[in-house]
Amino acid sequence: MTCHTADVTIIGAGSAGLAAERSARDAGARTLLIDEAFRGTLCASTGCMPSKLLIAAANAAYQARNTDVFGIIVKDVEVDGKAVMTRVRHERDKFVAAVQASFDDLPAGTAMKARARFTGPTQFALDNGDTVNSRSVVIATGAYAFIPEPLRGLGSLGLTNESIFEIRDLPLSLAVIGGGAIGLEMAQAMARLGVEVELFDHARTLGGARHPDVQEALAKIIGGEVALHLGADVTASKENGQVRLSWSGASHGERLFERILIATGRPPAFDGLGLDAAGLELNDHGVPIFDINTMQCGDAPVFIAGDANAHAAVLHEAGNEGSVAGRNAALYPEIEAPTRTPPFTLTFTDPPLAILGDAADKDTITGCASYADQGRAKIKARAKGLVRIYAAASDGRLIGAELYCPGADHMAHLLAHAIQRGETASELLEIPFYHPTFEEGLKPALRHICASTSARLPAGRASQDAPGA
Ligand SMILES: Cc1cc2nc3c(=O)[nH]c(=O)nc-3n(C[C@H](O)[C@H](O)[C@H](O)COP(=O)(O)OP(=O)(O)OC[C@H]3O[C@@H](n4cnc5c(N)ncnc54)[C@H](O)[C@@H]3O)c2cc1C
Ligand SMILES: NC(=O)c1ccc[n+]([C@@H]2O[C@H](COP(=O)([O-])OP(=O)(O)OC[C@H]3O[C@@H](n4cnc5c(N)ncnc54)[C@H](O)[C@@H]3O)[C@@H](O)[C@H]2O)c1
Repeated sequence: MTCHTADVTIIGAGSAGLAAERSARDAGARTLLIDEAFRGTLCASTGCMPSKLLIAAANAAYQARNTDVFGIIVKDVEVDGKAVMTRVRHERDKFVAAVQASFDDLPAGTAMKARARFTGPTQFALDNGDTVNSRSVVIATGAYAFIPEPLRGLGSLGLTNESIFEIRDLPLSLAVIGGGAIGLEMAQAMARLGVEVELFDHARTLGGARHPDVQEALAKIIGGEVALHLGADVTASKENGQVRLSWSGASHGERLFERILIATGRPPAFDGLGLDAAGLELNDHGVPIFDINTMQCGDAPVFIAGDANAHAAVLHEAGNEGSVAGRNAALYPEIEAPTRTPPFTLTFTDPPLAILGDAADKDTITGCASYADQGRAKIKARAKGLVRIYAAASDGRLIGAELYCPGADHMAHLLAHAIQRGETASELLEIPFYHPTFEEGLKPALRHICASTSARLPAGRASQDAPGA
């Protein structure tokens, strides 16, 4: 048994933990990075990258099947499920290998493969029998795929994000449980790959969209490709190598599916971490109460970053939070509170769904624009969806937006920058808008905000759109 010491100990070598280790080291700390597997981050192995690889294949199939509108006839589009999944894994493994190669760049003695359990505020027992005594700690243990009780016991027929990318071939039918980010992305992708997909959610809303008009568009567009059952409570059992799914609530029924994907949320992974021994104050969900700017848990020398804190389970937040947590753990007790970037989530459906900044309330003006008649969207035969942009009623300052339209993944960045810089609708209208682009479709919404607030239309900019904008 060895007793290790460090200035900053980081538990979890995912995107948050790696960023924390790096920033603590840059701040002069002697670091120890402990992970039970060093799998190469959730993002690369079972998260962002394999899911986007599957979506890329699905969209290729979809586009190949939908060329007739352009006068291009593509006959007999065939999906080779085994080849699709082989490419997903092959490319995914390269992303994982790149992350794993970065572990070699860590200073000698920094990385330790073990499962850690708190034995005191900054002390740990490792499952290899060693112990760790540290000056401060970063918890970056990520999250795990939660399986509700009525969906347990399905063995390999019950998939989660941890197993779906390992299947050798596409199933004939798939029930997707949960209409959040994972459920929406995977349901649409699998449907486009020719799998018969039905999506179930016990809520009546999809994808965390805030406004009923966005919800309605989501249900209509996703529902055009995938059978939707909202407000449905589900139970499942094994039957002759398949899954029998029964549902009740807003609708009821039952059917056999070849596989089921359980995407009902990913709570923080604290199992076996011994949080009790850390002496931290926990919220009702058992998550340490922490400051979202400093990442500090109470006034303890303990910081928490990434999916483990259940605040904003997306990659750029994991990296940013890890960076802040690592630096503050190194500087403790002289900690810093950098300003966070505006909330920003993107769901990679087609069209993509972007939700950013704050929601509308009684003190906001909303500018809306439809993409059903937008020039560039019509050119590309993708004319559907909408944008809603929110601004402070007092001065037209942009505070948030919901976009569910072609190009939303790119345009949301434009809006995020404007919100972050505290710009008004008028200031955003001052930038050049090239014609014909998806970006032009934002202009009616921004002009509406100008007309309804003290934000004036910018001088020297055309107030009418080009034909077909
Ligand atoms: C299917 C899917 C698709 C996604 N797509 C996107 C996307 O397109 N864009 C986006 O921004 N985000 C996406 N996300 C979210 C994003 O991947 C996560 O927010 C991010 O990867 C979380 O990083 P993390 O460091 O918090 O966790 P992880 O990368 O999971 O790291 C946690 C680490 O802690 C280790 N660990 C846990 N407990 C212990 C212990 N007791 N002792 C030692 N080690 C321990 C684990 O082994 C693991 O390596 C997706 C997520 C999923 C599931
Ligand atoms: N593009 C992206 O950035 C991206 C993609 C995938 C995942 N993620 C991240 O991964 C995290 C996990 O994703 P997720 O989709 O699992 O979670 P989620 O919290 O986004 O959605 C879970 C959904 O499951 C439903 N649900 C919960 N229990 C249920 C039950 N018993 N029966 C039926 N429905 C039930 C909920 O109502 C909800 O709609 C998200 O927080 C997200 O940030 C991000």
